[in-house]
Amino acid sequence: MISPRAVSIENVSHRYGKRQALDQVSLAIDPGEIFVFLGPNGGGKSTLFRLLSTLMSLQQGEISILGHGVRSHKQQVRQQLGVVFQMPSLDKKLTVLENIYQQAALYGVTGQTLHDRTELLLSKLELADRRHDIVEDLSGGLRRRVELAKGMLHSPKVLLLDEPSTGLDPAARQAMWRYLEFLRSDQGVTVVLTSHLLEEAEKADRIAILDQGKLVALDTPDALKESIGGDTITIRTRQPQGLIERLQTELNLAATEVSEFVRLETEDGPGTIRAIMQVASDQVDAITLAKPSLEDVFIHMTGRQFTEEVKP
Ligand SMILES: Nc1ncnc2c1ncn2[C@@H]1O[C@H](COP(=O)(O)OP(=O)(O)OP(=O)(O)O)[C@@H](O)[C@H]1O
Repeated sequence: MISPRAVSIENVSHRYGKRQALDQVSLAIDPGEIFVFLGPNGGGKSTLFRLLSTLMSLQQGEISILGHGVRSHKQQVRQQLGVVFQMPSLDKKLTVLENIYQQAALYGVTGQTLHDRTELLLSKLELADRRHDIVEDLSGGLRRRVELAKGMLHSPKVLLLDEPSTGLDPAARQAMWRYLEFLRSDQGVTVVLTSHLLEEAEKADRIAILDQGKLVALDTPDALKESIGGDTITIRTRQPQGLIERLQTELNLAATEVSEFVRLETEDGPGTIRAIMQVASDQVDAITLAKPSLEDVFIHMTGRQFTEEVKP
């Protein structure tokens, strides 16, 4: 028997009134992958997250988690899923352990199983000596770890995390990623997270880029960067459109304006820079050469910078 995909999303669309938040999104995630939904604000990540976590009903399309459809088998789906929402779900007046026990009661985890899982989670998340601390006395990073412990308590096969790095300092972020990698390698957990941080997406096995509700790219970070190939040249100039026309007519180079910079992709970065400087040095204030980044992938796919506001 072929084992089911961890997550399967088929032709999912979602509207809030007239606003199309997701538009015909289809993709599948394999068991044991660390998968990031990357996108700028408003891209549709949270909407997809709410649909995956069964918090919101599907309007159009199908989603299944380990072979269970979210429409028809909501309970089975919820048993397979651990969910860590952006909004804190902890009771701040209770201790770490009391918060974990609340979750245990919700999922019916008791006795020796509860004891063993709690100890493993506290130790792996480096919370063992914090178990009796009141949550409101903990730092943001420690609280997020308690959220993770709650989400993993019923040993879900798929862990969903909505923007888990928000508000964490770099050390706390690294600790969280160590734990996610442990979950994947030690327990085969599929980890699916949303992020608007390009550097975070670099750590994923695969990335889906969502922009204005559409899936614009889907692959490993390296393959995405290689797909646009060669080098990226960025030019600071006072006359972007004038320079773009000149590069086209004199060098047959196709450049675009992105956030007041002129940008182009080329196979031969140093050679292209020499050619540009020979014909248009008077219009160039600064010129830089770089290997493509995920930001370049986004620009390549959408014509906009990752951080640029989308006009409604
Ligand atoms: N409850 C809602 N009612 C109306 N429009 C909504 C609602 N939630 C989201 N939207 C709109 O749907 C689109 C997708 O939003 P969504 O929150 O899914 O994006 P996102 O990628 O998660 O962005 P962010 O990082 O800002 O949360 C946006 O245009 C947003 O304004």
